[in-house]
Amino acid sequence: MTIRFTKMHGLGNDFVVIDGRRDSIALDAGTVRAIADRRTGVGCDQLIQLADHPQAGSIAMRIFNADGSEVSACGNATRCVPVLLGHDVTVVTAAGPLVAKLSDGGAAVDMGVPDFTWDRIPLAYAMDTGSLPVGWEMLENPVALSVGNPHLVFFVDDIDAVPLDRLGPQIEQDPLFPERINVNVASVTDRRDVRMRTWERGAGLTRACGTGACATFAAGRRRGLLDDTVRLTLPGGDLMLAETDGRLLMTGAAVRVFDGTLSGDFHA
Ligand SMILES: N[C@H](CCC[C@H](N)C(=O)O)C(=O)O
Repeated sequence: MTIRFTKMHGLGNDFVVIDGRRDSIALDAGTVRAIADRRTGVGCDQLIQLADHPQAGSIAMRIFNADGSEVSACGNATRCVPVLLGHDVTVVTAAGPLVAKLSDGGAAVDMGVPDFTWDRIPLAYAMDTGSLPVGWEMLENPVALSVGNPHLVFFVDDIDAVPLDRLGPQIEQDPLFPERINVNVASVTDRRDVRMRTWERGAGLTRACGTGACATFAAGRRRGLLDDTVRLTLPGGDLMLAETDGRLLMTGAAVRVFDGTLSGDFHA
């Protein structure tokens, strides 16, 4: 089997993108893990598979984390799609259609309306999602929400003082989160500037998480901490987030790195 792919990234959150309209490949968890492996495979945080969509001007996108799990949203990858295609496009994932428009050096994506409803995040039982009465060491009372995928947002004084490599997986796997969860820590510098880091469900510490930035912005808005236009600084760079009529507009870089081919069979 020979599969063509394109390596891309959004602020260092990197992807192997396979255009299923050219090369068909059945992506089971083992094959995804083999391709995503940074020692023995190509290496990526997520594997992205594009496919035809019946709606004019749309393209379907499947998202697989490096651990092989398939998920419903990926903000940074959504910005990569118009850059790869060279034109604006509606990207349809399991979470729904997202309008993605080319913007200098990347793209702007309407990420829709955040959902704070406990059983749609989901949580294992009803809670005040604006401030969960839970904690893991110095991380307490997070906001829980879905932006097409589940996120927890902890506001802290110093994100660099948080042992996210240790607490991230503990929280990700907690039984309170039946589908696991992405874990974000954020420090609000002022009402228009936030610094953040993310432990991603199924991928671990990444240089950036687009949906994490959206979730952090929406959580900060809910807590009354942020204005309606904010710069979020992630380890890999900055994203601009704006809220209009309750919808989240995310703008940031997306880069095409190289094209390659995969050949042979995957013994994962
Ligand atoms: N790890 C995430 C998917 C990728 C999200 C991130 N790469 C982004 O840019 O939004 C999840 O399991 O929901």
